Amino acid sequence: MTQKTVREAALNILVRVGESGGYSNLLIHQSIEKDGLNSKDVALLTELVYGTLQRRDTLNFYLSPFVKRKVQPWVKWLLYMAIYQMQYLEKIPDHAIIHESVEMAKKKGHKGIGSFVNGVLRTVQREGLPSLESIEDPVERLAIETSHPKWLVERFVRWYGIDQAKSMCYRNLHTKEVSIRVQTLKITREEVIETLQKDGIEVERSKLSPQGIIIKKGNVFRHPLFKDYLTVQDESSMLVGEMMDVQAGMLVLDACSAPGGKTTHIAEKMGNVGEIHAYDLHEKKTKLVEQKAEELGLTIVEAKQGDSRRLGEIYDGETFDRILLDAPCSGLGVLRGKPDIKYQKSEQDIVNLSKIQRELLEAVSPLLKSGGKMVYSTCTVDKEENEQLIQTFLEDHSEYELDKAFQQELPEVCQGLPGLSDLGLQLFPHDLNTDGFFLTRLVKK
Ligand SMILES: C[S@@+](CC[C@H](N)C(=O)[O-])C[C@H]1O[C@@H](n2cnc3c(N)ncnc32)[C@H](O)[C@@H]1O
Repeated sequence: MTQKTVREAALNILVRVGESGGYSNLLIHQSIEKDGLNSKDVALLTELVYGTLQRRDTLNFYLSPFVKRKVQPWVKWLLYMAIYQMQYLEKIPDHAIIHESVEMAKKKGHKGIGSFVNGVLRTVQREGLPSLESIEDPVERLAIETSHPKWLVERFVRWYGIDQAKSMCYRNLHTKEVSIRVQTLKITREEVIETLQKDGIEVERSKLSPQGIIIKKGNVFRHPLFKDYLTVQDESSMLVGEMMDVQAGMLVLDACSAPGGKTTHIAEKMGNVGEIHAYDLHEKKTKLVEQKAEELGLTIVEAKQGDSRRLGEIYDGETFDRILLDAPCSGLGVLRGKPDIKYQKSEQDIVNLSKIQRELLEAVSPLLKSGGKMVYSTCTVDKEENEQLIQTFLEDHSEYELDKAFQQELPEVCQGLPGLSDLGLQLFPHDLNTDGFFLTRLVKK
């Protein structure tokens, strides 16, 4: 594929995500499959889509003084993509960006739109972009310069103060490294590291999980070890498996399990001995859990479709030694990989989700055996879905308390982090370069 058609593919994805709520990661994946892109094209497509989406509001701020009339959505995204390249990608000269944008405008629209795009971009080139310093309100400036909705930045500032909010918003603009978990019942982490390094992939050992590896350079997805030995998983999610405190032979409930990243980790930690009842609301998704367990050779996972808010109808009281509630959440900790989330979520979504999270907690908590442990986790950084939820749950449930061993058992790199409190660990993306993630462990008296 030539660079020009990569740009056309990028523009199509941007319009679909930006205007009809499509998911960037899925659309990029589809485009890679359909158009058979080589690795250079994939890198450019990913850069253009993620870069432009991540900076949407900043690009809009930059562009506004130059576009006085209403334009069609695709023209707007074409201009965003052009400004993104001019401002943030040093390797591509401005004249080439302008030329290609004009050609695309002519092809997708007509000559007149081509002239319009040419006019706007040449004026930008001549006059320069407006300064973000002109925005006086610091919260509004942070929102625009890091392209987060203002309500979200206000929330971050309210929860964590302006400095943490700033660090988080800036970190959200940058991609993160891929990390993988090794199925250590089949192969050791050291063996995997040796093989990957021999094949030219640069790696680092995770400090959050003895099964984790961070890929510093190279493509692990096409490596022969990938399918049967490795699972792509953020290190923060690996920490959940580590903190489940499971042993072989236990009966474990994973209440929200798909696509099965944590279920399979827990099965590995149990030495594939015992039983894991892995539920998910969606039948299609439970198939993913089954498939992942099968690929990794883990036979103790029983994937089941069901609404975990109704598990009381299936199980008779205190049944499980361990429960994981990796709850559906707003996903505000994974904005680096899924920038669409920051534009699509609203404050009301957080309220609705915290209600569901509470219902799930209420439903599964009676199913834990006395002395058993329950881990609650989310990939978000909102207190309403995390600390506040746990606090009110504990106030209403005197049979539960925080597991005092939780803090001591956390890996050394987590000790002293700003998000570590009596209610659990809130990891920020800028702490250890993981997803923003919350986890805590409760024990039933
Ligand atoms: C954060 S994801 C789980 C990720 C999974 N634990 C992993 O590590 O791969 C939350 C999951 O909860 C499921 N879910 C949402 N509401 C549910 C409910 N009421 N009962 C069961 N599963 C639910 C969603 O379909 C989604 O797959």
